[in-house]
Amino acid sequence: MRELLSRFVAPYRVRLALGVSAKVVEVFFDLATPVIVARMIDQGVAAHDSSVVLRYALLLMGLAIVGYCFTLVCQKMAALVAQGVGTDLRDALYQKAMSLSAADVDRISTPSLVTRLTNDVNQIQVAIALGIRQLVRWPVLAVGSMVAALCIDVGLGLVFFVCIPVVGLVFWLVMSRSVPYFRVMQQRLDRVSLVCREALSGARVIRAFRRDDAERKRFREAAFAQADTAISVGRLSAVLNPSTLLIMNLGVVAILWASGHRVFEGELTQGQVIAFVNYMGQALLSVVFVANLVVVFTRGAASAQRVGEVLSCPVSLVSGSEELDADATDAAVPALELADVSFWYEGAREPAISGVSLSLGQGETLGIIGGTGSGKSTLANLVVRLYDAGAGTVRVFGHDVRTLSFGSLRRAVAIVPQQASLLSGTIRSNLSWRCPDADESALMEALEHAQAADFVLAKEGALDAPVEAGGKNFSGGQRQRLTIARALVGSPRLLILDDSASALDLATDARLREALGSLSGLSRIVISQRVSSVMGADEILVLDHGHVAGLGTHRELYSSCDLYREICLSQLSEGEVA
Ligand SMILES: Nc1ncnc2c1ncn2[C@@H]1O[C@H](COP(=O)(O)OP(=O)(O)OP(=O)(O)O)[C@@H](O)[C@H]1O
Repeated sequence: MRELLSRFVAPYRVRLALGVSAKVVEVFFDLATPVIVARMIDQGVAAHDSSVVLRYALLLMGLAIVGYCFTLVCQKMAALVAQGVGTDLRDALYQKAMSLSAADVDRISTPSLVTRLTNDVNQIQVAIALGIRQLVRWPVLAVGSMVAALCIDVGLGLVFFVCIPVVGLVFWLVMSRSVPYFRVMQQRLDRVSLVCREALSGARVIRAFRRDDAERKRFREAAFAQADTAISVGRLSAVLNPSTLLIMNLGVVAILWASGHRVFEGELTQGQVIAFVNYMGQALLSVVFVANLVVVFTRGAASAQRVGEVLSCPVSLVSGSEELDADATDAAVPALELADVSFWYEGAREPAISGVSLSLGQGETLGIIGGTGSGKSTLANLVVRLYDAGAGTVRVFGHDVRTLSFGSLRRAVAIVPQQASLLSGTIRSNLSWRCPDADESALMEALEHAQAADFVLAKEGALDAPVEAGGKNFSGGQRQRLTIARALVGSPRLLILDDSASALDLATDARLREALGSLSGLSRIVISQRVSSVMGADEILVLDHGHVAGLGTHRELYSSCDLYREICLSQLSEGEVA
């Protein structure tokens, strides 16, 4: 927390100091007001001297105007510092989130990252703004009021020494019970965010499966759990203000009761009693505001801790330093080699991949087939280093992937993930991810190979046709072809298609395979549930619960691997298989 503040608040220290100084000046004006009012009463009102009353009234007005100017300076500085720190924090969090590995994101969870970027940073901003505007004000006002009151009369000051510990006790009782709730509240907000995100992104499927009511119930449960915690905190905090006001009013009664006869005997003036009551009010109200500030700061501290967790989270995947020039690699070096590779997801009992070894020559095609959850995508993710293998070595073009810079690894190896992901923009902006300088002919060539040129050219604006968020203005098959074209831009040497033609009809799928096969020097890994998509591959890996169930050509596997034969016969006739 301290580290977070010193890193993000330090650049704004001049504005922070200006804001706090302006607030200190404003507080001194506030402290002077009861003394001036007392003098106005004693020297002007009591003596029926209207010129004295007017003089003090003008002085009070002058103080109010100058105080207002200092307030404005303070408010402006508070806003600038809070917004500046908030923006810097969000930027740093976003950069960090982008550098996290898939395993890190799995651990923190995407909805939690979103809540930390939004709600937690907001809480920190509120704490900073209020800190500048009020953290100095209320303690200085409380202490200043006490000192000023004691200067008027030490005996009456005893009332302070009784009231303040009582307020402190109430405050401690409330805070010690409500603070543990703040972290729980943020965690429950993460849950609301998770449920909301899942339901909104899967809205169509939810409707199609008539899960609307179940999802509504799930959202309501998450929202009510969060609201219940917030209400519990609110209930506790609600005790603070009335209790303090009650104690304050009892204190005022005690002052009036104790000072009445002393005014009558001339030991105290009416103005002094009024000033004393004002100071008493100011001091105790300050304690209430300090209490409210503690609530805001406790929330801010819980949020700062959550933000700090992400910022200090060690990135589990670090780019290597070697540069890979796949074009200059000896043709005899395999495009991909896996040596006894295993991988476990965090917290999983069984490995998702276990002891996989294989070698894929340059220009060859490896098919990967297996049931759902057999580890096909996990294996693909290890090749592009979205995760690091837990055991064994993954080599591309002769290099251990851990030694390669992310840039050169991903220039040489392109992956088309299972879920076609497009961002809002244009077709051109989506195609240029791997190669921002790619010219129109390179983009069109990639579209031709991906069997996407026809529908892109049919769109108004062609390459500059708009793509809506998530690519929702394209069909599933069109989205898949666009993501394949994106991977082809920049001429990768190893292309991984992770079930990325599943929405294509068989004829388009066959044309796509033929087009990709014509790209000389391109090695391919084709992951599919369809036998027809992999049976022509130079080698096929059959995965079963992360283990190698078979590795060989279609013919070899059909005669030697029971699982492969079973998959083949479940999709094709014996004649087609042969
Ligand atoms: N992020 C993750 N965290 C924990 N476990 C995971 C994660 N991703 C996948 N798994 C688990 O790892 C195993 C392999 O999953 P993987 O996605 O690689 O299978 P797959 O063969 O590609 O499946 P499918 O054909 O359905 O896409 C499964 O048991 C899955 O539950």
